[in-house]
Amino acid sequence: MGNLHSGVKECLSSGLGKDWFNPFGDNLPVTQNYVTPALPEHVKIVEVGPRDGLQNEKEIVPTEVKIKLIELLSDTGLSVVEATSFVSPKWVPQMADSTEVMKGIQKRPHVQYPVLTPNLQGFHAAVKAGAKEVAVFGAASETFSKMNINCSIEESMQRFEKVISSAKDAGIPVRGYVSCVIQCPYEGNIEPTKVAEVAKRMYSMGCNEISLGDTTGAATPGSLRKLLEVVMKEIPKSALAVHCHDTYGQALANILLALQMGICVVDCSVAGLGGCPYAKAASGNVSTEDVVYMLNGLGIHTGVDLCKLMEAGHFICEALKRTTNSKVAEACYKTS
Ligand SMILES: CC(C)(COP(=O)([O-])OP(=O)([O-])OC[C@H]1O[C@@H](n2cnc3c(N)ncnc32)[C@H](O)[C@@H]1OP(=O)([O-])[O-])[C@@H](O)C(=O)NCCC(=O)NCCSC(=O)C[C@@](C)(O)CC(=O)[O-]
Repeated sequence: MGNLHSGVKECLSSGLGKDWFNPFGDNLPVTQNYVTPALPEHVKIVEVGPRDGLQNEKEIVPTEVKIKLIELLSDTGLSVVEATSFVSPKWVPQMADSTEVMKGIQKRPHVQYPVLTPNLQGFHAAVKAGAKEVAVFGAASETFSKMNINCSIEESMQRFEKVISSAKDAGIPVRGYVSCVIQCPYEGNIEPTKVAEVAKRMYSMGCNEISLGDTTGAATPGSLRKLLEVVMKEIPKSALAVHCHDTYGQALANILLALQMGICVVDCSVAGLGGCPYAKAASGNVSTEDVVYMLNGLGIHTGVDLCKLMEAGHFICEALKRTTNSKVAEACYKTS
């Protein structure tokens, strides 16, 4: 594992730049820690790297590497680490070891480990493996729904209803993802009203949080604002999360916009790993390191130790023989 020298560590943990770390030198101090009034004081980061980040990997990642990654992430101060998905191994072979992963991790008491469950079969397997939180995943595009989960939007809602009802009986909270909130890889642009309709339905069914997935990463702060204005008429902002892929380099700008509009739950993936197997041209999620660095700079609390996070990112990049997609990690490892 590569080493960050102690100066970098100190500076990243506090979020307050040392002089040498400030890319603008002495002329622009970054030591002033202020909170812009419109921004939240605390942001919950939902780390999706072990699931969204790894599901698209061609080579099967060994189960022990997945477990180690989840454990490293659990020790960074993150409160949510999405661990795996209970989906068909024929559809997503990389997630075939979901039971072993769930059973293998040394769970930390302060961390939640939600898993994806597209149907009752997945839900029951997840509960058996020890899952205490699950997520259902739908889409605002008919074609994507068919490609991703092999059913129409309407059929998916019927499946989710069953999962949510069983989860309620078991006292298990359910998150709801809506994919293609801006653009579908097959249908093109998606109307915000369609997204709001699907999101509202999932929220009304009992999902406690709705994560809006910019699956292709095509959103800009302009299009995201329009979307959020429509969706927020149907769902309280406190129940919304943003899930930004970074295909067009817009993710951080989009997240900042979402925070300014009152959202305080952000999904991201360590080292910017990932992508969806059914959105081929899309790149990974925004990297957790870059999001935490930005939030540190804004004086927004996340509870995440950026150095430990970068070490987790370094671990998985080495395991995958891959360079990081995190600009922050790249800069820090270059300068250390
Ligand atoms: C939904 C299904 C299962 C329907 O798949 P299906 O083939 O329509 O299901 P089925 O009910 O007809 O069953 C067919 C076979 O699948 C099995 N099966 C059925 N269900 C399960 C299950 N839960 N776990 C394990 N096996 C399952 C079942 O046992 C049977 O096995 P067989 O008898 O042929 O041997 C399938 O389409 C699937 O697994 N899709 C997963 C797709 C996926 O994981 N996509 C990536 C995650 S979504 C995402 O990344 C987007 C997100 C969330 O990040 C947000 C964003 O960025 O947009």
